[in-house]
Amino acid sequence: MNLTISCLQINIAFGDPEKNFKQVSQEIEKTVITSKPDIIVLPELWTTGYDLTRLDEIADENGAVSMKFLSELAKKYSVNLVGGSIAKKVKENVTNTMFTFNREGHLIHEYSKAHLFQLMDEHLYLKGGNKTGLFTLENIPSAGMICYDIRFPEWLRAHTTKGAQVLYVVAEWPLARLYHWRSLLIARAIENQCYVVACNRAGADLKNAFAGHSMIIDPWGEIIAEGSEEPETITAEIDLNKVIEVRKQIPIFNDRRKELYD
Ligand SMILES: NC(=O)CCC(=O)C(=O)O
Repeated sequence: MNLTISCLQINIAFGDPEKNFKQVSQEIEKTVITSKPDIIVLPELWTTGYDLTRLDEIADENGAVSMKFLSELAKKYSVNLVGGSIAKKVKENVTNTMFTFNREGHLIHEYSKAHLFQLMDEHLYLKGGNKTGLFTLENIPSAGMICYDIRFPEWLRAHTTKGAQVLYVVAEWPLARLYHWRSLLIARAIENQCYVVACNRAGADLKNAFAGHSMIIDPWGEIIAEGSEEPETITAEIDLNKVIEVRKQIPIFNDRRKELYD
């Protein structure tokens, strides 16, 4: 089975959800017309950016506005949306949460970032999630991960041992650690023998310049699409047979010695 996937590597207006909703709506429309993807992926915290001190004001109450927005666009354009992540407010807590919608506009999964990134103050303002990233999209077992999560190979492995063949990573990864971003994503694809579809943001806020370099990587670890540092959309076709072929060629999932690991 083949699927065409686009990552919207946008610049995000700091603390300005209205502007970001408008931009994302325009970019989705443009991408549907030009690339006709089956799946569109957005970056991390795309409604607010890292304006964490103002989350009380700008986080989305129960995620309601973002969910309605994503659901309507998915249905309108008959496209699956891995909706990046948004700051979701539930009572006194805010989570960094990804919503995935299918072509009919139905919410099929919600995942909140499990590992909070202290270097960008997430632990001071956000609550970590503790639920699985696993979901099935277009009949393909898949999983969602958010940025810093990729530094925890055991977390991604917990999803591929349960069947995930595509890992969607949404991010606001700084340029200062571009080498880590590229290396970790390639390693995660090779060691899990799966597709990695990683959507990062471009641009800068007051504290960080962001790396761009969204990537789509095949189960052999080869990069089949990669962005520059600038805002742009990358698109590639993935072939799910390749996951099966690579896993047959080097059967790491059968060769694991679980009894040796903690
Ligand atoms: N938004 C993030 O989680 C950034 C993670 C990051 O920059 C890292 O080096 O890890």
